[in-house]
Amino acid sequence: MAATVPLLQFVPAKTFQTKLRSNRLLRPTKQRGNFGLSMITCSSSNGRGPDSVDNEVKTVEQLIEEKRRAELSARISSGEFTVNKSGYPSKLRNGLSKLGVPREILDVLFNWVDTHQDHPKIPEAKGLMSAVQNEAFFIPLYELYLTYGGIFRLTFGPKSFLIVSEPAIAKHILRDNSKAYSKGILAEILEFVMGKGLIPADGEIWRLRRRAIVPALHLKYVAAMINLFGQATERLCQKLDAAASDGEDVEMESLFSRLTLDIIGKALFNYDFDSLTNDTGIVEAVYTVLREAEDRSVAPIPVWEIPIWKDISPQQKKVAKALKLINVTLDDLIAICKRMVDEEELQFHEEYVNEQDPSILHFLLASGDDVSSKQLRDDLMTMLIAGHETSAAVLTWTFYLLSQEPRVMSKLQEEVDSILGDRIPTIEDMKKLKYATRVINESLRLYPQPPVLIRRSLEDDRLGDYSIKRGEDIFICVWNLHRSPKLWDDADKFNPERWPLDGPNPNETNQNFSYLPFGGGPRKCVGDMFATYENVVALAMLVRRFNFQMAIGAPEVKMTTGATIHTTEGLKMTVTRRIKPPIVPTLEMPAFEVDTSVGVSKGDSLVGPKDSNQQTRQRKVEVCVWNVLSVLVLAMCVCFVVFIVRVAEDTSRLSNPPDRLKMEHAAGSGSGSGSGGYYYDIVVKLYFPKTYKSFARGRTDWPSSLPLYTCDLKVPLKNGSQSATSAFNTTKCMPVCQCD
Ligand code: HEM
Repeated sequence: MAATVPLLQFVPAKTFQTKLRSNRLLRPTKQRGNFGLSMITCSSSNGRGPDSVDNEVKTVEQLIEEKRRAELSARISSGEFTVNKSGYPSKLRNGLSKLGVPREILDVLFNWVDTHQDHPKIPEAKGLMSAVQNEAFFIPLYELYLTYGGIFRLTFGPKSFLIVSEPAIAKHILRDNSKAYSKGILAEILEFVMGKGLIPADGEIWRLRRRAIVPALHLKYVAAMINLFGQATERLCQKLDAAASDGEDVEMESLFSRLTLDIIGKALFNYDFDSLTNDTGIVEAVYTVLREAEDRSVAPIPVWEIPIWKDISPQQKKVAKALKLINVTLDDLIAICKRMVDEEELQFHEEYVNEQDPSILHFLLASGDDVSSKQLRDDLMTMLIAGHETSAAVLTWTFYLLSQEPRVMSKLQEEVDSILGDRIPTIEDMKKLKYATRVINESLRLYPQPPVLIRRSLEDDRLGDYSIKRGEDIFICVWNLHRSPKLWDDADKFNPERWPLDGPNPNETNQNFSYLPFGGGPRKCVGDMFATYENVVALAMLVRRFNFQMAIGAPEVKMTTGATIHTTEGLKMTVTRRIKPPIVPTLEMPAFEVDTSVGVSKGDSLVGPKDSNQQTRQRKVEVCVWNVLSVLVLAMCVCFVVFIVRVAEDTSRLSNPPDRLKMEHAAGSGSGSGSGGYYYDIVVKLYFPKTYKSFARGRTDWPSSLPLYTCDLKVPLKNGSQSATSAFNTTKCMPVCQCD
């Protein structure tokens, strides 16, 4: 069943755009000619250089932003959005008062009404189209949250939504009383593509499928995926390399979308979409379906529900065709995989991974999942969408944020250079790339994907001080939680340092539900670890090779929302190859800290629990290896310098040839092979006396009493010294000589 009231119906499609201007980081990328070109790797300011102009632009933007906020606050306080809480009883009281009913009687009467409202009323705001126009829908929700607090009701005509931005209430809905909530509107909208897949499914179906799917994403599987992430990113690097050579700007959002599609295709069902080079057939079908899902989630009228429309609308026909192609392809992949499973000898066990095909589909089939079931296809389709869009959005916004913060970028590049060098990352590197992980953590805080979590109450419940009825549609506004000035210092600032490097990986549990990048409770994302590693690998490999900056004349970066936060016109960047400083191994002793973080759950295991003795031993070995390597590198450097000096000496010798060559041997008596049987097409090799010393090649027919030096080069002589060698073929040969 499709949605009767489509998701976010109150906002017309295509109006969720907003300029990112609520603060310095959210400010739009201006078209500022050369001034916009602040390189990510370095920044310097000098008097009225680009930085000072940049600061002025920022100040103007801040002023505009403050003015806009002030205007909106004034409108909120004037009651423009506020539903009169007194409602009908209040009007009645006013009316009776005007009719002359004494105040004492009214008090008694209406106090009785009030006391029979045994709970306070949820603050209520009414939706106004003009308030949300040209905005991503969560921006006005944020403004309303600042006014109405952690829970309020937003009413649009006959429809109302509860907007939750309070950690304790989010925890209650997502974790403590999760059974009392379903996916509501979300399930209705996504039904056409995900069916009863894991995201929209509720109740028993969800319980069974979650139990089947979660084990497939075990640690060994994720470790096997790291290499896949690296290979796919390498393909993207090659593409960027070509763009860097041609001096072409690149649209990073679509490239990230392709990268993550390629990754999830292989990871889920061992299928190579190769979308970085190929844009037809199945890739186009997947994009058609994804776009439709996004469009439906913001459409004002559920046109796809109208029976005749479904058959005549070109768009709906295109979607149906795309879905058919995807389903046929999935059926083929399932059949191929099933054959592999039937033929293999491998016994199924907890951490089962088939090395040729480590995909989730392979795991599920080997575990005995029903091949013919629509459920299997629904789950694969669900994970395809869940794992693709989200990661692409995270990478897009991470690179946007980095382009605004050169300091963070250089720190990140430093870490990646020292840990990875030129290698493809491994699972061990994931624990070491701590700053890169913090960059992703922080990017997910500022741009949560998705920005709201949707639920519907299945029974009456109590949220904080308020009672709610069954059937309430609820938006848990992760955007508000993640940017709340009450919960975060400098909430809008992109500051990966807010997460200590030696602390645990931030998640909903250790942040007490003020940070929900992957949701929380039983419906928490199953792909959290997969996604974090995927993003860290891609980030590390890209910043290691390239510098990224906003392209000159790039369109402003504005937000628009579907399931995740997109840009309205892409993220156009100029990519240049990095000239890396030489990697100097550090001899610094790493601090021997005892890792007090114990037992982190599967999703938190980026900094896994460690045995501290083992860790100490490992660090000692590492330091030792670094020391040996340093000595070797130093020795090699010295040898190299000596070599260069010697070559320089020899080169100068060659460019200043001697006037005269002193013959050392009477080899000149030979004149051709017929004279004394000596071959003279042999050339003396003393041109580089320092570097080659006496390189000699013996000839079998050369008398051993006469030393012979050979080489392939010729000495350029001045002043007819060649006469001294006239007995030889001087174009090719030279007798033994000394150059001084
Ligand atoms: C950075 C990338 C990702 C982000 C930010 C993300 C975020 C989320 C969030 C917030 C939820 C909870 C939704 C809710 O409570 O309504 C979720 C659920 C889910 N995610 Fe992810 N996800 C990501 C990547 C992935 C990947 C790679 C996969 C699959 C391999 C995946 C599969 C799922 C599934 C199946 C669910 C539904 C779980 C359930 O309802 O039991 N996600 N994700």
